[in-house]
Amino acid sequence: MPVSNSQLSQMFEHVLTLSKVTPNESVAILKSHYSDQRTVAAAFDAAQRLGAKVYGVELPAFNAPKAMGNDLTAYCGDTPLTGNPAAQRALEAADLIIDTMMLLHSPEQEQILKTGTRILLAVEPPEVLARMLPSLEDKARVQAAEKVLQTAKSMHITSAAGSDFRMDLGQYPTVTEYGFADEPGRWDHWPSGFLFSWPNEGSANGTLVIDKGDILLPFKMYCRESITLEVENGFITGIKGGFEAEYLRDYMKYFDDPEVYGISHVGWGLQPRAQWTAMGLHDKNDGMCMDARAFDGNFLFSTGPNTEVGGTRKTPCHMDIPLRNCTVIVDELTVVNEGKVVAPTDSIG
Ligand SMILES: O=c1ccc(O)c[nH]1
Ligand SMILES: [Fe+2]
Repeated sequence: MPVSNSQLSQMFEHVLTLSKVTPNESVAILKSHYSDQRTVAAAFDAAQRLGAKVYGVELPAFNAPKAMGNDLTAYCGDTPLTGNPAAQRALEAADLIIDTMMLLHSPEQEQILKTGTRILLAVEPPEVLARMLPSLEDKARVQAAEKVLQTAKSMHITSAAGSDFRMDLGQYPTVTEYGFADEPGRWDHWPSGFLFSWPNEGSANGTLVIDKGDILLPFKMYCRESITLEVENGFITGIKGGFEAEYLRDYMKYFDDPEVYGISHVGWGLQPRAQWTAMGLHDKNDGMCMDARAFDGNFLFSTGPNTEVGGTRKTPCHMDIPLRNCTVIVDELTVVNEGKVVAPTDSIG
């Protein structure tokens, strides 16, 4: 359903208030020609209403020769900010950056966060922003789960479809996403509501079955047949199945980079207002489909880059693959049982 400009601006005021924007702070609106101009206008309006010093940083779009499609997560690493130190300094001067252009999975984002500047990504369509308007309850649920994941030493995923996938944890931090950037140096994404970490290098092993109905991003594809992934020492070594398996193999091979097969962030969804079905109601270019990454009880794994947490894999190909009906066991605790969040109690939506 369409969202009015006035509602969009009010929602930004709510999210910037949760992000602790105060009158003596500066807010930079990062944009490019492909930003949703209504989102840009609402962000400017709301930040001014909160009394902040607001400014815009506009960057010309960057098109990588090998990039395919318009999904902003399809090609990671190089962005319109890459190689533009003056623009980066202008952004580091802000207390909060509202990113309507997508810096995620870039080294520059990490450099900016290290200066204490916080970043809020907002690139989804207004209707999706409205349905998953963040709340302090979202933060509480995600932080309850964070307490479990941040000290975990292992994760084990099983499913009736045949997944049996294990990894060691602890080498990398836990990243939470609850929809607002309220701490210095924090990155967050409105909309969201999930958490993840990365397997210790070389420790992810086993089988992951992408079952019928599971989702392949950025393809925005619901699988009609299952795909079986064999994972050895942190890398996918086999992709078996029917048409979707062939499509996935062909797409990843196109990048001609062995690092695309590395396992990237792994975690689970905690957003009850995100829906598995939502992707089917949107065009592929509407946004990046955060419903798929955040729906309650998914097991979300991904492939490719790990620069976000200081890793060395800056490969551009990033697949986000949320699975339904999995059981996720962190150390000895079952946090998701056959697709249903069961622990910790205060993470249940
Ligand atoms: O919010 C996001 C979006 C994409 C991604 O890869 C991670 N988190
Ligand atoms: Fe991802």
